[in-house]
Amino acid sequence: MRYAVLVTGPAGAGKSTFSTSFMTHLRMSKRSAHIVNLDPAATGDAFEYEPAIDIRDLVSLEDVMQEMGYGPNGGLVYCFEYLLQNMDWLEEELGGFDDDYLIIDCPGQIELYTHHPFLPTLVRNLSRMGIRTCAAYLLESQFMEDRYKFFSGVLSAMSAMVNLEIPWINIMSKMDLVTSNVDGPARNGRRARKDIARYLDPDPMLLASSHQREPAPSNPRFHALNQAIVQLIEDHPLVSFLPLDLTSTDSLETVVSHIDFTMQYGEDEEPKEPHDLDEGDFADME
Ligand SMILES: Nc1nc2c(ncn2[C@@H]2O[C@H](COP(=O)(O)OP(=O)(O)OP(=O)(O)O)[C@@H](O)[C@H]2O)c(=O)[nH]1
Ligand SMILES: [Mg+2]
Repeated sequence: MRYAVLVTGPAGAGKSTFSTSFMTHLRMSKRSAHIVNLDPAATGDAFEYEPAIDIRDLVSLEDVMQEMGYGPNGGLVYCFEYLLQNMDWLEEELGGFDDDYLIIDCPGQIELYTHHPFLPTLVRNLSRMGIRTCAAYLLESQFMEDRYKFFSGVLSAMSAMVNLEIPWINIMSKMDLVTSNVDGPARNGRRARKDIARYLDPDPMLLASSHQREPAPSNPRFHALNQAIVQLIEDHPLVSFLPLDLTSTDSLETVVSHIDFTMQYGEDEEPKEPHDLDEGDFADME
């Protein structure tokens, strides 16, 4: 069985850093893992490890900009279109990996997650190849410093989720940067922790409430929009975040085991039919 984790999320969310730590962690647990770089704009020294598969071997943003005269955004769109037309290249590259765990480091262009056909097509191809796939969507902890920014992050995570019909987990990255200044002054550590919980499991009332320092936005249409978003999140609580603090092995381990669980990793290894079990087997169990 082959597995792939799409590491997704907006620009600078920590996708490449997490991919590297994730791979190191799996290798230390004696699991074979590889990084696939799907970011055509990644710069040469972006990776601590050489990616096993690298889209830049097929097409790189730098070349596209130089040779085709595109700007950075048009250039990226061109790169994704090019990969879509050359999926056989990716299939061939992936063909070499058996029984492996692939960590696919995706680019940070938000358009890619909201309306471009690139990721849905990639996911279809992976599943056709029999690769079990899930996605991790990273949002960085700085989003928690501003309620409005945070909910725009929640909405983009939701929009990305409904676009990709695969198991999915959301991660609040860079938790090491979280001090007590989560949207508003914390009077003490307890208050801060309680506030963080309201973000990890988004409490729509954060948007509706006006207990904050800043004056409530005066535009009534803004208020109505917020009410609608509050209702949407209350009715469809699709998004909650697992905190990720890369300075803590425990935290990384927890995230990895959630990903394993989401993908049902290992479920197919040495399957045991119920009729194979007899009392001797139970005696061996711990
Ligand atoms: N404090 C802290 N900084 C981090 C962490 N993860 C990443 N960073 C920093 O955040 C910046 C972006 O990290 P990347 O891993 O390149 O993020 P990315 O999502 O791959 O970025 P793009 O590929 O450009 O979208 C870098 O300066 C990292 O050093 C983290 O867990 N804690
Ligand atoms: Mg990156």
